[in-house]
Amino acid sequence: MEDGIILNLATEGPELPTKSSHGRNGKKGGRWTDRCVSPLILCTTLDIRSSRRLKAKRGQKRKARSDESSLSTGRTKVPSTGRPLKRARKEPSALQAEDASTQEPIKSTPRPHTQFISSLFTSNPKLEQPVPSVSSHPSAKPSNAPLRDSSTFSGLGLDPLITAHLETKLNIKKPTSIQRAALPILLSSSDEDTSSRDVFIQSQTGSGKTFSFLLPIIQDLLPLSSLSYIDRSIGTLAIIIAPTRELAKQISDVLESLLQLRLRAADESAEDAGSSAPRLTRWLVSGLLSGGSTRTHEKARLRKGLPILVSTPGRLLDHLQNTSSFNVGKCRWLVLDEADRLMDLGFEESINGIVKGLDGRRKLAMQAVEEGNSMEVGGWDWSRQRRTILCSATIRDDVQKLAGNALVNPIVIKALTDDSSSNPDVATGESLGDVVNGNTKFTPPSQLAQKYVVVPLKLRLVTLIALLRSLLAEAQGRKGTKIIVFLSCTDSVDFHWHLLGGTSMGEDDGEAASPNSENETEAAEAADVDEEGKPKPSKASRRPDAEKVTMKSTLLPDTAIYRLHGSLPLQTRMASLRGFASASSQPSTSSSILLCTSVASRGLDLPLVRAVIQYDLPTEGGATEYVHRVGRTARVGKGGEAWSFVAPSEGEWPKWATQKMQGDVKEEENKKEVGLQAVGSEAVLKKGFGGKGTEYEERATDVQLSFERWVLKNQYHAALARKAFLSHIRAYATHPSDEKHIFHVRHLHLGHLAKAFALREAPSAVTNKAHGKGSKTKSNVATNKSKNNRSKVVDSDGEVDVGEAEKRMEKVVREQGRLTKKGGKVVRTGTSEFQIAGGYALEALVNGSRT
Ligand SMILES: Nc1ncnc2c1ncn2[C@@H]1O[C@H](COP(=O)(O)OP(=O)(O)OP(=O)(O)O)[C@@H](O)[C@H]1O
Repeated sequence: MEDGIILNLATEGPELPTKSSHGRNGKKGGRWTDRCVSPLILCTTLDIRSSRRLKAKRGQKRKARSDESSLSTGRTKVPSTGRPLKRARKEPSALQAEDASTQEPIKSTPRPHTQFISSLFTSNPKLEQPVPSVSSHPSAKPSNAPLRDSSTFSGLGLDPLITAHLETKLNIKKPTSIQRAALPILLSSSDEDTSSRDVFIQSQTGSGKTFSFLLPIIQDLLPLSSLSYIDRSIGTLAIIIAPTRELAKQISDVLESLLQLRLRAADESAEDAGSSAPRLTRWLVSGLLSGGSTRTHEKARLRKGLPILVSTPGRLLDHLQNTSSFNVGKCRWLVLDEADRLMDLGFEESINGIVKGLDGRRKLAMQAVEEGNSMEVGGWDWSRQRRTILCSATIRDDVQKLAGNALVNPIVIKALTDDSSSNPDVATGESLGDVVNGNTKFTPPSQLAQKYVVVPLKLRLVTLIALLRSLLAEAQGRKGTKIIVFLSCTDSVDFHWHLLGGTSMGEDDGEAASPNSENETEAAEAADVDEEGKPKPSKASRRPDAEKVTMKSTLLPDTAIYRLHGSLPLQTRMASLRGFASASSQPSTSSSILLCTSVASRGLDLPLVRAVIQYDLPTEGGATEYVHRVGRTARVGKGGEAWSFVAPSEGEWPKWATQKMQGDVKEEENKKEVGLQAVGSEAVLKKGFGGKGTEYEERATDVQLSFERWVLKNQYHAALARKAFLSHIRAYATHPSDEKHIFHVRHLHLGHLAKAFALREAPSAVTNKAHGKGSKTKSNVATNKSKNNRSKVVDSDGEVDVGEAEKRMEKVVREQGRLTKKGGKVVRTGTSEFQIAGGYALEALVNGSRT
C-alpha cells in the first residue's frame, strides 16, 4: 500500500445535502450512503416515514443533549473505569414510539418483554478526543522489506536455477534481512561448524521466513535426482509442520510454485552434452496432509512417495503411527513453523511424538539396510543427520522447552532491521536462554501505522461501520483492497457476518434486501429455528449456513464480506480464504472484508491487505498475538494500517501493549518503532458517515436502528445476536489474570455492550432467553463437553472454547474457595488465570447488576 492515499470522503460542507433534502427520486444523488463511497450506487431511498422518524429523533436528541448537560454539570459522575453510572432508560421514548410504528412487522416473533431503545449518543462516558495527527502514516523505513544493498540471492549461495526462477517467475530479486541471515547457514555444506546444526529462526512478520527454509530444502534435494536410483519411492525427505490447515495449505502452495522451476538453464538445450551440470529430473514433488482428504487417500499418496511433505501435527503423527507404507526413514529436514503457535494449541506432545517417530523410523531403516533386509539400492549417505529448523516469533519458556526437545545445539538466527549492516545478526549462544536474555523484543514492522480508538461500548458497531466505510473509500480505485477484522469468538463472527449481509438502509428490510438475494437465507434460516427461536443443530455441519461463503452489504457497497473461524467446515474455510484473496477478480466487487477469529492471525500471507482492525483485542497471547494479527498487513516492505478498538475501561491498554512489545529494549530509537497513535471516535464516525456538524450522529443512529430492526426481524436473527453477545462476554472473561486490570467483565457496562450487538433487550433478558429451557447455548456446551471431552481452552484452531473456559472458571472458584463477597461486590483474592467471577457468578453479574 502506498502512502499518500487520497481521501474521497464526504465530511462537511454544502456539497452534502442533509437527509431531508433528498427526494424519493434522489435527484441530488440519493442517500448519504451513496456518496460516502461515491462511485458506488445504492438503490435505497428515503421515504416519508424516514423524515418523520428523523424529526422524532431530533426531538429525542434535544432531550439527550439536556441529559448530557446535566452530566457535565456534575449531577452524575462518570467513574474512572469509564463505565457510566447511568443506566439505559426503560421508558419508551419518542424514538421508540416512532420507530415501532415504522418497524418491519416481526413475523411470528413475540415482542420482547422489555426493549431498551436508548439513544446512541447519550449516557456515554466522556472521552477526550485526541487532536487529529497531520500525518497518518509513519515515515519509518520499512523493517521487513527486501534489502536495498548489494546482497543478492546468488551471492548468498543460492543455485542459479532457483535464483533465475525467483527473478523471472516470482519477481523476487533481492533477499530480505532474514533471508540474508539464514541462507548462508542453511545452504552451506562446507562450514563444518554450521552446516549440520539445527536452526532457530526469529524475525518480524512478513519478512520472508518461508523462503528462508524452503529454498535451502529445495537446493539440498534437487541434485539428488541426478542419482540413478532416486525417484519418488525414496519416500519423504523433508517435512514442514504448520499449526493450522490454512497455513499448511499456504506453505504447500508456495512450495509448489517454487518446484515449477526449470531444471536446466534457459540457455542450455536438452542435448547439451558438454554441460557439467547434473541432469535433473522432475521427481521432487510436494504433498499436503491436513485432514482435507480421507486417510485412505492420504495413505495411497504416501505409498507412492512424497519427497516434501507439508502437514499439520496431528495428521502427521497419525500417519507415523498407523501408516506402514509411510517411508520416512531418510528424512533429512524437519521444519516447525510458527512454533509458539504450535505450543499455544497444545501440540507439544504431538511434536515430541513426531520427533521420536522420525528417529525410530530412521533407525529401523538403517537396521534393515545393514541386515540386508531392505530392497534399497546402495549409495544413500546415512551419515547425514536430519536438520531441524524451528521458526518462532517469540522465544518464550515453552518454546525454549520445545527447542530443547527438538533441536540439537541450535544456531539462533535473528534478522537485522538495518540493511546497512553487512553482518547478519546471527546469535550462536550455547543456549537459547542466552539469546533471550539479550533481547525479547517482538515488534510490528516499522512502516505499519498503528492506531487505536477508544470507543464507548454503545457506539462500537456503528464506529466499526464508519471505519470500514472510510477505509474502503480511501482505497477506492485500487482494486483488490482487503481489510481483516478480528473478533473474539466464532459466534460473534457469524452474527456480524449475517448482520452486515442482512441489513439494508431501506425502511422495509425485506424489500430492500431483495436485490441482494444471495444474502437472503431467511427461509433456510427460519427452517433452522426451533419453537423458541434458537438455531437447530444442522445435519450437514455444526451451523446452519455453514457452507455459505460470501455476503454483501448495502452499507459497504462493492465489497464482498467473508468470514473465517474454526467451526466452519474445511471446504468453507478454504473457499472463504480463496474468495477473500481474489475478490478483485470478481467483476462486481473491488474490495473484500474478512471477519475472523484469531485463526487468521498467524502466518497467513494474503496480498493487498490494506488494514487490520482488531474490533476485539486478543483474549489470548497478549501483545504477541496483537503483533501477529497486525502483521497480516505491512508485509515485505509494503504499507498498512492497524486499528484497535479500545473500550473506555481499557484505557491502559495502549501503554501496556507498547511496553510488552518493547520487551527490554531501552534505546529510544527502537521504542519509536512501536508507537500507537490515538484517534478520536468522533473523528472516525464523522469521517465514515460524513455530513455537516453533528449530522453523522443521525446517520449513525439510522444505521444502528437498521441493525436493531434486523435483529428483531425474526427469531433466528435474535438468537444469533444473543448467542454472540453471551459468547463475547465469556471470551472476554478468559483474558489472563495479568491482563485483568485492563480487561475485566466487571468494568463493562453490559447494557451498553448489548447495544453493540444490536440488542434491545436488557442483558438479563438476553441471558434468560439464551439459557432458558432447552437452551441452545447450554445444551451445545454440554454436548461438546460430553462428545469431545475437551480439556483445553483452545480448540485445534486456537479458538476459545467458551464453554470449557467457563467450566474452568467455575472449577477454579470452587477449588480455591476464595470467592468472597465484599461490600456487595464479587472479589477474588490471590491470583489465578481467572481473576473474575466464574460461570454462574458471571451470569449473576449479567442478570443482576446491569439492568
Ligand atoms: N526477498 C523477497 N522479496 C520480495 N518478496 C518476498 C521476498 N521473500 C518473501 N517475499 C514475499 O513476502 C511475503 C511474506 O513472506 P512470508 O509469508 O514468508 O513471511 P513470514 O516472515 O513467514 O511472515 P509471518 O511471520 O507473518 O508468517 C510472501 O508473499 C512472499 O512471497
